[in-house]
Amino acid sequence: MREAVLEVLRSVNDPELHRDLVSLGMIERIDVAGSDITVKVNLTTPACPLKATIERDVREAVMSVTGVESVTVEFGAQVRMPSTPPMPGVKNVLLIGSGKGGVGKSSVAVNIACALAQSGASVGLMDADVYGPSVAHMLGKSSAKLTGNAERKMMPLEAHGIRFISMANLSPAGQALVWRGPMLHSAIQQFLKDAAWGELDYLIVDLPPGTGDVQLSLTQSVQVTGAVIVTTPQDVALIDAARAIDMFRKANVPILGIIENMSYFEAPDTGHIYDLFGRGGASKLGNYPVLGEVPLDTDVRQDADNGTPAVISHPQAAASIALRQIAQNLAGRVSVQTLTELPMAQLA
Ligand SMILES: Nc1ncnc2c1ncn2[C@@H]1O[C@H](COP(=O)(O)OP(=O)(O)OP(=O)(O)O)[C@@H](O)[C@H]1O
Repeated sequence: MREAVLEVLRSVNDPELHRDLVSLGMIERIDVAGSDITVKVNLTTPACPLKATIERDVREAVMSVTGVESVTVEFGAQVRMPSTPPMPGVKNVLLIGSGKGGVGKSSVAVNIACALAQSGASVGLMDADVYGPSVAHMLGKSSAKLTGNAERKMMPLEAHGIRFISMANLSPAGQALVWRGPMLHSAIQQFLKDAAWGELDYLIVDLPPGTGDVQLSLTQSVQVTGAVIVTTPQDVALIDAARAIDMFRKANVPILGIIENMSYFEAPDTGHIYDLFGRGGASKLGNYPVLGEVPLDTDVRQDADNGTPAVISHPQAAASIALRQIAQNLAGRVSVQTLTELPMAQLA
């Protein structure tokens, strides 16, 4: 019976990876108790956007085996490593960039990091927006100070289930940083390599807006899995977003997708939807997946100011639902990116 079940599972494809679950090494266990079958599927991310589809397909396939009367599908998850791990213990480095400032890049980065952690992934967030570091404030830790461990490595701070490092926790509040390229480069190196990040499925990097020294430094110092571009739908933001995409393309960094923030506004009193900046603009940026659209929502702003991201304080707000879906779509894209570059043998 076990062999027959394994055989039918060879015909069930991961809908995003377009390969069967057996050759992808995703079938961890098959238990047979008479006519009752339990299949444990090891997903490529705990934030898998297609879990329900996989469960349905596995159930249908196994039920087609003669003699099977019931199927239980269990899930585990293990984020896979790209062929060249970016840093010891860190499986994926994901850059969050934007062309224009103020489009909500940091808000999106913080919420995505928390949403991935809520799904069970281990997540780090590095605030590389050295000129306007807002991550610590958005996580309610602006007055915390970074310390070193016994090996003289910087210890990331912790909040809402994620580890993070921000320049704001090094420099006194309200003071401007006046740094030249080489100093920025060495700060970025320290944040990346002299910090005790530990084991991470995803290290998310909140970049400064634009196409400057920090972006260059990062793409040259570490093997990144890919970049995400945050933009609003209006033309002035899209023009700058296109420049950011071009920069990543030239640096051979794959674009994992585009996030359209402040996409629309739903009036709380009437439910009327206003496309303030021209919803849908992100799709004009070319043939890149749009990971999702986040509405303008006062919860996103207030929760950021209060230090508890919206996906945690207002999980049912429309923006939070969109941000959670975006985090899942991103995790799915990361799995596709890492698995398509791996030969089959490494997948088992
Ligand atoms: N979807 C949203 N709804 C309401 N307010 C938002 C939304 N996204 C971001 N904001 C607010 O917009 C402002 C700018 O956001 P944020 O700091 O995240 O942008 P940014 O792109 O990281 O800016 P910069 O790159 O200049 O640092 C903040 O006050 C934030 O709370």
